[in-house]
Amino acid sequence: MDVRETLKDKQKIVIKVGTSTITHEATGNIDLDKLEKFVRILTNLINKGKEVIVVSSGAIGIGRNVLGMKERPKDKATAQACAAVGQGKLIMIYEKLFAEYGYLTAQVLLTKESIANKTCAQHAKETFDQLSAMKVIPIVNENDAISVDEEKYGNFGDNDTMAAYVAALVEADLLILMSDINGLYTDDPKENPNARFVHTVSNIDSNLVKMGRGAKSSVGTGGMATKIKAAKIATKANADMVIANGKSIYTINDVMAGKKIGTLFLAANSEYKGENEVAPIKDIYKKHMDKVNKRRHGGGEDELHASNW
Ligand SMILES: Nc1ncnc2c1ncn2[C@@H]1O[C@H](COP(=O)(O)OP(=O)(O)O)[C@@H](O)[C@H]1O
Ligand SMILES: N[C@@H](CCC(=O)OP(=O)(O)O)C(=O)O
Repeated sequence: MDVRETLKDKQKIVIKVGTSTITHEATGNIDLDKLEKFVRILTNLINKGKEVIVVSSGAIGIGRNVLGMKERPKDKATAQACAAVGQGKLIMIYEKLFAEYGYLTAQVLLTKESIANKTCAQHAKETFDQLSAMKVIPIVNENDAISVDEEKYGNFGDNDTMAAYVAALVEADLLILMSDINGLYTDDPKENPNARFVHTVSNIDSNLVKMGRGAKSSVGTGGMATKIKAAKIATKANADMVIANGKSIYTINDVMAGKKIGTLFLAANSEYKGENEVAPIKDIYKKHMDKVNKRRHGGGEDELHASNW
């Protein structure tokens, strides 16, 4: 069986949406149409018998937007205040949309301590388990109103790694990170036009870690660096992880249908592990590099690959 087919059978799924996925790029306002579709897609997964846990970013972005701020807040207190305003709005909308389909939601706000401190983590797990038993959908975010740069434990700062910790805590079998890009490339394609798409990752080695660079958008936090970190956490906890493009939220259905879309990181215990699968080098670039290699060393394919990695 093709490894992607196995995604159809995943039962407990953590889905993280970034600020860029749920807001309009031009205005920073909530993209209601997208959120409505997102909730319908999740409801449909639940109706199929799956369990979903939502990790939603957006508190700071939405808060800053309704407060009329043009720039990302630079100081801690303002960021925290924006989060406090935005989180309320965000949860209100999720609650309303899920209620339309007869589902209850629960707001779960975590801090780094919730995971790093064993007792707190146990309490958090009990909450998730109980919500699951009650068929209530958790909508999770970092408690940014109090945890921005929290001193003792630090803060997550990005929801990618937090979502991975949540996936590990609830023993999910799949984590999906919806991003503003198709998945992982060998380099940030916004900077390097020759970056190649990475379809499947079996081993998160040092080469792969080097590929993940920071965020370039005005709303995104973390970029691919935090997603690779998240992949390490999730796969170690035996969950597969997919990074996919949230531009069309229906991509979630494609992932769940087993289509070869996004980047799939295989769980540590996956029987499908092999070589990392990277898209072939672009034709024009390949021809150019062939010429360069030949001129320089009379070399071929091997050097071409080495130089690109
Ligand atoms: N190797 C890479 N492959 C793909 N994207 C990368 C890579 N390195 C850095 N990035 C950047 O990461 C961004 C996605 O992360 P981020 O801005 O945090 O958005 P989001 O929260 O929507 O996921 C991409 O738009 C891209 O600019
Ligand atoms: N917890 C923050 C989001 C942090 C974060 O990772 O943002 P993003 O890169 O948009 O997923 C918030 O709700 O604004």
